[in-house]
This record gives sequence, structure tokens and C-alpha cells, in this order.
Amino acid sequence: MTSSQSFEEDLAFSKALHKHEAESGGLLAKITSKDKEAFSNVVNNYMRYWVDKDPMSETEEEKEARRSNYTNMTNSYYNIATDFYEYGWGESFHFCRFYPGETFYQAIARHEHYLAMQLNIKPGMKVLDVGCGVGGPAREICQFTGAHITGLNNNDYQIYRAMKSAVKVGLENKTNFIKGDFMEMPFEDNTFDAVYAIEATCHAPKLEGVYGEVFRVLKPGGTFAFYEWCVTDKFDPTNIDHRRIVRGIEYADGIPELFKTSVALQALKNVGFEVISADDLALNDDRTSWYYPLEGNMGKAQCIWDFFTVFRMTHFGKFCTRALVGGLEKVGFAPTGSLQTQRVLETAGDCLVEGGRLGLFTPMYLMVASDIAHRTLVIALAGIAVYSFVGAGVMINRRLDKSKEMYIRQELQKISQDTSQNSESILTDDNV
Ligand SMILES: CC(C)=CCC[C@@H](C)[C@H]1CC[C@H]2C3=C(CC[C@]12C)[C@@]1(C)CC[C@H](O)C[C@@H]1CC3
Repeated sequence: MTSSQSFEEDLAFSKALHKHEAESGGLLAKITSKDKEAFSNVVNNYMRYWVDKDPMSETEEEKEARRSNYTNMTNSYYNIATDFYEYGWGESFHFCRFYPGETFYQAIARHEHYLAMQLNIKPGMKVLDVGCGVGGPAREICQFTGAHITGLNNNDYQIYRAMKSAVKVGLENKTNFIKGDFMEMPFEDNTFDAVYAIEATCHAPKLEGVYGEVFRVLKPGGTFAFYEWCVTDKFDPTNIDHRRIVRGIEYADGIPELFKTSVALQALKNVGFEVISADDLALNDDRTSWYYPLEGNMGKAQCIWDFFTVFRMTHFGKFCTRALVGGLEKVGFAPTGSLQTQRVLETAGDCLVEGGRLGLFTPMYLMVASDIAHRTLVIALAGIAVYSFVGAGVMINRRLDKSKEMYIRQELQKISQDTSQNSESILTDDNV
């Protein structure tokens, strides 16, 4: 697969690789139905972006190859990882905060609702989901708010899965899923009332590229709210361990380069957004950390289904998945590279946990922004309105004062005329 494939070629390749129509069932059914040669080519293609194993000696050339081929690299990543993600995590590919008594899927949905609340989404609004995955959050936010959600994604397989699930739950008229690059969005300027992104824009080679496109497609006055994957200020690039962990996250999650929170915030401002709030939701005193399922921490599971989710990340759970996937690969039912994919994802889990524990990394740097030009205009107009209102009030008051004064004068004049007439008549009476 090359980075210059047309949309038609991409779709044809995806159909051949995943056998779209045939694909159904769990992970094992899905991986055994892939085109074996195509799948192992994609695995090899992804691996060629990560040749240098030592993060300290990684060359600028290698990093540049990832940045300039980000669509090809990310597409390859999701072509091999999507089925594993759904098997291990469900249909919403993101993290969240966890509270005692709240199940895994409730917590995932709450994280989506929280974002919808930041955007003040109302029924009938047109909302964009940047990097929508297989559409889990888009469906949830559509049902939660009554808005119309457009999901943008560059991976045909994920779009296919998102569309299929939308039809299954009867949301095909309230959602649509569009193939496209978020660095060159296939939408007119000022199309959406609100835009959100959940742990997706970190696949961009340069944050200004994707944030700038959001700014362009957002209607004046619209809001952009998103959870960004970032390294924190604790990350020290001269520390070998930090570099190993962060590079592990990049490698095992299909990310060209992770940026610091301050870089993301500045990128947002650089493209013209006014930042309403910026908050690292991972920095809190929650009793349960965002990465607990990846630790395989069964003690934190809240219901029977949570046990299954967390079990997959225990040592024994990983051993079982490896044995099944590896076994099927050995006997030729699953494509070569399936086991390697599982191993890559295990690295993802381990490095995310390490990064989370040390506070080097956050998957939930929540930024909310609005466009400054429009806000300035609104504030200026409001100022003019208040000024004119107050001015008009003062003028009316003055006029009222004047007319009151005139009235009083007239009344006084009348009184003085009456009194002089009266005194004249008294005088005449006296004379009598
Ligand atoms: C890559 C980005 C930007 C977001 C995805 C976040 C998460 C949904 C994934 C990050 C690491 C993934 C792993 C799995 C599921 C999806 C993630 C949590 C597995 C649990 C899938 C099943 C495998 O056997 C183990 C995986 C570990 C990593």
C-alpha cells in the first residue's frame, strides 16, 4: 500500500483485506476471514516506520518518514489494530475517568457526555466528530443530544463498521460517516455548529494542520472541544526511560509524534482559536486511574462484564489471547503478523500504564475553544448595544427633565396669574 492511493483504490484494498461483507463475529472469526497476504503486507508496512529500536538513536529521517506518510502509517495501524480494539475495548476507542460503582461502559459513555456538555450540543445541530473510529462515540452523542453527527475518518474499514452499526441501531439518518484526511477536510468552510475529537488528533503530523481545518469548517461562534493525547511537563527528553516509554506509546498506537500539552495549547491559539478552558483530566485524585483496565487490575472491576474487559489485560488473559491468535496463525488459519499485532498492542498497554503512573502522559488533555474573531465581534456589538442603550436612556431622561421643568413653570405661571386675579377681585370687594 502506498501513501498516494486514490479513494477508490483504498476502498478496494480495504474490501479485499477485510472482506467487508463476510466479516462478523469475534476477534478470532474476524482475523481468520482476512486476506492473509494483504494482512501480513500491512503489518510489514507498518513495521517499516519503526526500524530503529533504540529511541535515543532514532534519526530525524525516520521521524520525518512517519510525519510525511502519516495517512499511510495510521491507516496501516488501524487496518491491523481495529479488530483487536473492538475485542478488548468495545466500540469507543478512548480512555476515561472511573468512579467506584460505575461500570466500564458507563464511564466511557459519561466521558462522551461530558464532552457533549462542553459543546452545549442541542437537538438539530450539525456536529463533526474528527477521527470517529468505528463510530461508538458518534452514536452515543447522537442519542444523548439529538444532534446530527458526521464522523470523519481516513480508514475505510472503520467507516464500514461505523455505518453498519449505525444502521443496526436505526441512526442512519442522524449520523453519516465520511472518508477523508483531517488535515484536508472534505467540507466547505463554516459547515458545523460544533466539532469534537476524542483521542484522534494525536495522529496528525502537525497539530496546527488539523486544528486549522477544524477552525475552517466550524461556523462563526461555534465551539471545538476535544481530548488530546499529550506528554506532560514531567516528560524529560534526556531521560532514557522517559524516551523509551513515550516512543513505545507512539510505536504501539500509530502516532507520528506526541507533543507536549503546552505545544497543543499554543497550536490551538496559532490557528486563531480562543481557548475557553484547558484541563488535564488525568490530574485528579480519583481512586481509580484511567489506565486501570490495562493494568489488568481485577479488583477495580465493577460488574461481570468489567471482569471480562480487565481479564484480557491480566498476564493470564494476554497469554490466552496470544495462544489463540498465535495458534491460529501457526496452523495457517490466521494471517502471519496476527501474533505480532497482539504483541504490539501489549506494548501499547504496558507503555500507557508506565506513562500514566509516572504522569508523563495524558490521554485526556481537554481543550475547549471558540473562534476569537467572532467572539470579539459579538463582544464589540454587545458593548455598542449597551452604550447606545445607556446613552438613549440618559437622553430620554434629560428630555423628561426638560418637559417636567416646562410643565412646572407653566403651572407656576398659572398659579401666579390666578393669585394676581384673585387679589384684584379682593381689592374690588374691599372697595365695596
Ligand atoms: C490510539 C489512540 C489514539 C487511541 C486508542 C486508545 C485505546 C482505545 C487503545 C490504546 C491501547 C489499546 C489496547 C487495547 C484496546 C484499545 C486500547 C486500550 C487492547 C486491550 C486490545 C486487546 C489486546 O489483546 C490488548 C490491547 C492492549 C492495548
